[in-house]
Amino acid sequence: MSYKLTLRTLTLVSTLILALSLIPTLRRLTLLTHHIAPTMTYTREQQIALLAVQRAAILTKAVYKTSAKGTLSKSDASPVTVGDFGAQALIISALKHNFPDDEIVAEEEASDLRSNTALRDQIWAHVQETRLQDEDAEKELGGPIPSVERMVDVIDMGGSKGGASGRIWTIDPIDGTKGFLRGGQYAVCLALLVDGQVKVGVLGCPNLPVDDTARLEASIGQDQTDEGKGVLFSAIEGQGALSRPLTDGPLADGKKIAMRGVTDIAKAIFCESVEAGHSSHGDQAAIAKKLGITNASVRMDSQAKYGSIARGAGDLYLRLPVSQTYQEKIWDHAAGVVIVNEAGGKVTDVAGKPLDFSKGRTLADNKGVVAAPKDVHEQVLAAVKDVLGVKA
Ligand SMILES: Nc1ncnc2c1ncn2[C@@H]1O[C@H](COP(=O)(O)OS(=O)(=O)O)[C@@H](OP(=O)(O)O)[C@H]1O
Ligand SMILES: [Mg+2]
Ligand SMILES: [Mg+2]
Ligand SMILES: [Mg+2]
Repeated sequence: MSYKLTLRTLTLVSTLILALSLIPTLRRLTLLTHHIAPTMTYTREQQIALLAVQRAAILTKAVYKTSAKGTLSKSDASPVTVGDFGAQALIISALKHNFPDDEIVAEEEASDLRSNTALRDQIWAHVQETRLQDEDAEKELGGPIPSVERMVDVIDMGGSKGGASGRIWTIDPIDGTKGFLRGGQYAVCLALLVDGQVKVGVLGCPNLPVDDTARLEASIGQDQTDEGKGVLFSAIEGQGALSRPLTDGPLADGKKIAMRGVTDIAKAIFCESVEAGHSSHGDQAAIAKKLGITNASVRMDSQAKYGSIARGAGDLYLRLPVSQTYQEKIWDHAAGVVIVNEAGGKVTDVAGKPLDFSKGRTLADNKGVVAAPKDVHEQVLAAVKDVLGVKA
């Protein structure tokens, strides 16, 4: 009896000692898994985002070819079209199918469509018609939206207030709507933020050359043929930036892109908005002059500017504030910033702060944008501060 008791006590004590000795190993293991978590690959998110942007871009091209683009003027006097609403519906539907718990910050909302049923039906006709040729890919996106009512509800699912925590997608269904209407540059934009950091970005640019080596050309409108045009840019944080042709068929493999090495800043090509109301052409010209740049600026609409400098077709993108009160929207920059960063660039505001996507639907803590290859960013920023008189 006492022998048995002693044996049991001994077993208990040795188990306890063993358990205690394992604690440091377990702690190390927990720390290790903690370290592994942030290096998530986001490959699936990128794949869905590429397909969703591809499908939405197909819709926008079809809308461009119709004479009735259903343009409305929003409360800030900016335009929105059948293309913007339709692209937003298709992208949100794909995201909800694949990532139902994620939040969405999208540019458009559907209140006008609840009263304007003619416009609603025009959008519905395009949304119903738009399918990826690749049936498996179409299935991956959840297939068609089942009814017009559901389409209107889906458009309204992009009202998240954004912020610093969790997974938040941000959508600009057509960035550069004015460019789109003119037959100039526009971009279908989608990015994933995790805890306020951009992890994945995709830009679909139907009117940019497929050829990554084509020199940047001003493209404010007209003369459009689809020949040789259409590019999809993408990036995952820490994994580089890619481009591939934007077609109606299966996705091609992505090719790595990189910014051009600028050895002489005076030879840099810089691009800016078409609309003088969106960024100050005067200040931008003064900065270019300070840097000794004699090439004329290349004016183009939308985040096609970020994609173009990321693949070295241009070098600098300056967006200098015209108003003290305007706050840049996160959907106008998120995808472009991760693509430029991953291609070897650096993007800050005019004070040199990184763009902070954790502040809600707008970049409330930033003013303007200075995007340049890493090596020359400091030099460009110094000229920006000089011209604007921003304190270092
Ligand atoms: N006042 C002001 N200041 C700065 N930015 C503004 C302003 N007003 C609008 N917007 C946003 O500009 C987006 C268009 O992008 P760009 O300026 O690059 O293109 S453009 O050349 O001016 O068309 C445009 O995006 P879309 O509405 O998606 O086209 C707007 O979100
Ligand atoms: Mg708009
Ligand atoms: Mg926009
Ligand atoms: Mg837009």
